[in-house]
Amino acid sequence: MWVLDAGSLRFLDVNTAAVEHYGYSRDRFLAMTAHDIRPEADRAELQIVFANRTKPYDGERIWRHCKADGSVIQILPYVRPLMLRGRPAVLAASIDVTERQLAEAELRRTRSFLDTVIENIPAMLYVQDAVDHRLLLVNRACEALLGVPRDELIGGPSHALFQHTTARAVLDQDAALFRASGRDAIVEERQFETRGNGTRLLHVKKLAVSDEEGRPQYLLGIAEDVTERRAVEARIAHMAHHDPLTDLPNRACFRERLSDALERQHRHAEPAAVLCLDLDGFKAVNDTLGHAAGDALLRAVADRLRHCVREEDLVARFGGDEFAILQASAPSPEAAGQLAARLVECLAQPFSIIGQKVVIGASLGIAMLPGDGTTPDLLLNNADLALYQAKAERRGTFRFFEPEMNARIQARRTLERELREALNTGALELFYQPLLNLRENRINACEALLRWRHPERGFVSPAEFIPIAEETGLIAPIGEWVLREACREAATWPGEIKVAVNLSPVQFRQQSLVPAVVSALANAGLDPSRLELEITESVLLADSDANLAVLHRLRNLGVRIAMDDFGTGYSSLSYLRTFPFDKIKIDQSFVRELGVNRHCAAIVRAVAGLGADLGITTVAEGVETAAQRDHLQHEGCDEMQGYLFSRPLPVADLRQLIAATEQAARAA
Ligand SMILES: Nc1nc2c(ncn2[C@@H]2O[C@@H]3COP(=O)(O)O[C@H]4[C@@H](O)[C@H](n5cnc6c(=O)[nH]c(N)nc65)O[C@@H]4COP(=O)(O)O[C@H]3[C@H]2O)c(=O)[nH]1
Repeated sequence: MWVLDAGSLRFLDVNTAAVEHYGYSRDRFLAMTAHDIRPEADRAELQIVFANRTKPYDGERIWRHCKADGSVIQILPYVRPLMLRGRPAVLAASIDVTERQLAEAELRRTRSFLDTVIENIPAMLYVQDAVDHRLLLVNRACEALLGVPRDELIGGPSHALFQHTTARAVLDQDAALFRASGRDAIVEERQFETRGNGTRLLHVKKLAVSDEEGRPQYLLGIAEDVTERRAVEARIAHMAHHDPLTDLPNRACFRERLSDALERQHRHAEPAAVLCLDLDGFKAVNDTLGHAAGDALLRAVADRLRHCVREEDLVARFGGDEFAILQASAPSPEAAGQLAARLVECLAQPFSIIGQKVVIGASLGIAMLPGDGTTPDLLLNNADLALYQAKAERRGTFRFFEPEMNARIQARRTLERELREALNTGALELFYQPLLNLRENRINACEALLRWRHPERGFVSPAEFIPIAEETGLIAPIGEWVLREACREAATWPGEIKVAVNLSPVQFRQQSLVPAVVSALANAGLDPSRLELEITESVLLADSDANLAVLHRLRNLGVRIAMDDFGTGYSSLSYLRTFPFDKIKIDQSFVRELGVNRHCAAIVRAVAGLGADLGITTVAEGVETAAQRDHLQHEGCDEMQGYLFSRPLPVADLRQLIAATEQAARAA
């Protein structure tokens, strides 16, 4: 406390408390004015305040004072005018409020920090009164999401934001929260009609806040807009269970539904069927028309399948051209068979794909619940085995699973795997069987015959493994290998000896056949006229127009085309009109019966005559006896092939035989 001269503001007197608090000695005080204890910047203002002040001045504002040690304190002054020794003076009492000011500033900072946090929290945060449900606080996210300004929200009951029935439910829920106060928070997801953002899905967490006596005070809510997140999650879940190309359920989804069906079957004895379906001829569409067409075809197949089944059934795509159907209610195998027949029929109808007419087919395997398996995997496996069987027998058909299929098909699958390995490990070999010119006793050609040296079973007959290679598509790489190898070997033989190579009808479906022949000849440096390609009439039976075109392209290369197994088919003769064959190979079944069955002798005579008239070389296959040879020679057959002259031989033995035969022919 001090007394100042009202004019000069000089200290006229100070009390001990002021001396102690400020650190100036009494004398120092009395040598100073009120300006001197203020920071420079505040002095002008002091002048103005005092110049105008006549009334008492009670703590209207806070001033800064400097202590003797240089520190600045904040004070609240109480000022009274008085007369001292006849001069106007002021009595001033100052209260140091520095600490309080600091505390308040801290409080303000904390509050502003919290406000900033609440405002910027990326979730809706609101507080409502526990009793009348009026909103007391909402943050910016609330305003933005609800599309309602804060002024409209504050003071209004929170449930008014919901539609009537929802509002009732929300009120009941809040009441329940307060009854259970302090123990549980409510967490829920609720759809909310907003004014500005349409329907949103909110994830809400509500907490009850009570006073010290446990009386409900506030309800604190934090809500998050999970609309997009849930939509993305739903999309991901859909993708995890569906095939992206056809949008059909995928294998994982099918297995789950099959599991449910097994469960239902177990509880209520509801029979069902699993049908595995493979498309026939899909690969050819992909190879010839391209992948876009393949994709379009798969989508069209999916649509047809959807239309063929009932609503409670499930159609799935497992990948590639593999589909599966869960027939939810198949009261008997007949019902499953009827569905399978319907599916085969439906997929056999032509498709129109990128402006082209496309014909494919389908094969199916069926497993019944629960007889054919009590787990999804077993059922699928068994339906697959039945499918495998259906495809092996005849495409465009269906088969029911039978327990014996297991062993049979497993053995076949093992063979398939081993054949694949054989191709890669060099376990395939070519033997050659000579075709002897009956007039000159010289070797005209040698037929390349595949041999598989199996590590456990010894030689496996081509009659056993060629059909497997054809079914699995392995015939393509095997066939190309045979062509390369045979041409390479033939190039080492004396110039006039030809090599004959068997072609499977399946190779004709591959675009690569003609280029493979061209490259085999080029690599070996073999003249095309030294290569004979043997085909059976099945090549002309299936897809004859396309295959005929390939045959013509091959013949135009200069390669010779021979018809194998002549006489065993339905219309061998008519094929001679269809294509200008260079050679006819009379099937060994006719040769075997020469001298026994006069019909066979007549047929051999007719074919030999026909060949001579048409300028086509004739060969008799399977000649085992001298009598057969003589007979054939007599009938005018050009060549013979058979054990009588030579069995199929490994390369080295064949080379020796060629050398010996050439020598003998020259000597004769
Ligand atoms: N009983 C008897 N049989 C004789 C006689 N002379 C030859 N054979 C056999 O008759 C078959 C003639 O071949 P194919 O009719 O073209 O019939 C061939 C051919 O269709 C197929 N094949 C063999 N190699 C290939 C190949 O590289 N590619 C294709 N696509 N098929 C092949 O496998 C079939 C069977 O071949 P292989 O078991 O080598 O059987 C050969 C041969 O060993 C004989 O005097 N008596």
